[in-house]
Amino acid sequence: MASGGRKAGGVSPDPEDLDDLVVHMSGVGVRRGGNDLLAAVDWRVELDERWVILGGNGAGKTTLLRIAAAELHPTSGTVHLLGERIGRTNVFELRPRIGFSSAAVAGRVPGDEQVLDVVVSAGYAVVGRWREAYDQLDTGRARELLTMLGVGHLAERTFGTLSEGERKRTLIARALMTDPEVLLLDEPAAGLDLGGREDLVATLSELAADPDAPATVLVTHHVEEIPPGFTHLMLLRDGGVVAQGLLEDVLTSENLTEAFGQDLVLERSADRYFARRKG
Ligand SMILES: Nc1ncnc2c1ncn2[C@@H]1O[C@H](COP(=O)(O)OP(=O)(O)OP(=O)(O)O)[C@@H](O)[C@H]1O
Repeated sequence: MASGGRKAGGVSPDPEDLDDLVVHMSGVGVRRGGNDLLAAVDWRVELDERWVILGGNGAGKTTLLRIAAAELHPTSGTVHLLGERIGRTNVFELRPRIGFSSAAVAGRVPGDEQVLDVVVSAGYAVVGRWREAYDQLDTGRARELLTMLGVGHLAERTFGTLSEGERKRTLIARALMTDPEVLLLDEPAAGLDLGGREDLVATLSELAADPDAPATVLVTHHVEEIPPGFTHLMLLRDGGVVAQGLLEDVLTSENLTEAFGQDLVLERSADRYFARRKG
């Protein structure tokens, strides 16, 4: 397979390197029912990087993100997250250091849960408000995050009454609540209308530009959803890495064509990207 930009590691990281690496995967594979969902993936994410994972349906994006979220153990290879070796560390201690937003997380939130509580309860790595005594500090931070994501006015509503876009924003606020060292967003723009997508892209772009924001990984199907300021790209197809490295090196018509299996032309307008079929 072609590769673009930086070469992936393929070996155990130098222990000193681990301080700057939020994700290190070496030779990672996931096998289910005789199929490789992921195969031989090498990947390094540093503290100040903002990654996009792009690929078609079934390419393995969610599987990769779930490994990075310490939700899934690979069948083969080694994974270090935030300097800890998966398999030799307590994932329950690790997970609060990782912000993760996905459709599966959304599906676990009860519809009658108050929006503020959806965010606050992330501090306890639980879904559902089962602790009564939340710190005022936590509540204040949750309100701040909801406001930052443009849904502060919805704090007293129940999650079930929110629109798709409002839910996505609430879940990103929730993912940021623990002040994570890495933020993983699985298709945050899925199901949003054009205005909602553009609002979200702008918010993620602001987050990308914030030097205090955590390392971020965004999974998407569409180059249109790449927020300006994101720095790196991995293209996946059939569980394998087509190319990875600096976004400006890797995001090409040729690599997109290989990743999606059809002749695609990439266009750029200012700091946004568009893709269409050739001809
Ligand atoms: N438990 C399982 N057993 C067998 N196959 C599985 C299992 N879980 C996932 N798969 C398959 O693995 C492949 C990769 O799934 P994954 O959800 O990672 O892809 P994706 O790139 O996120 O796809 P999408 O864009 O459609 O969400 C898919 O073909 C899926 O059907």
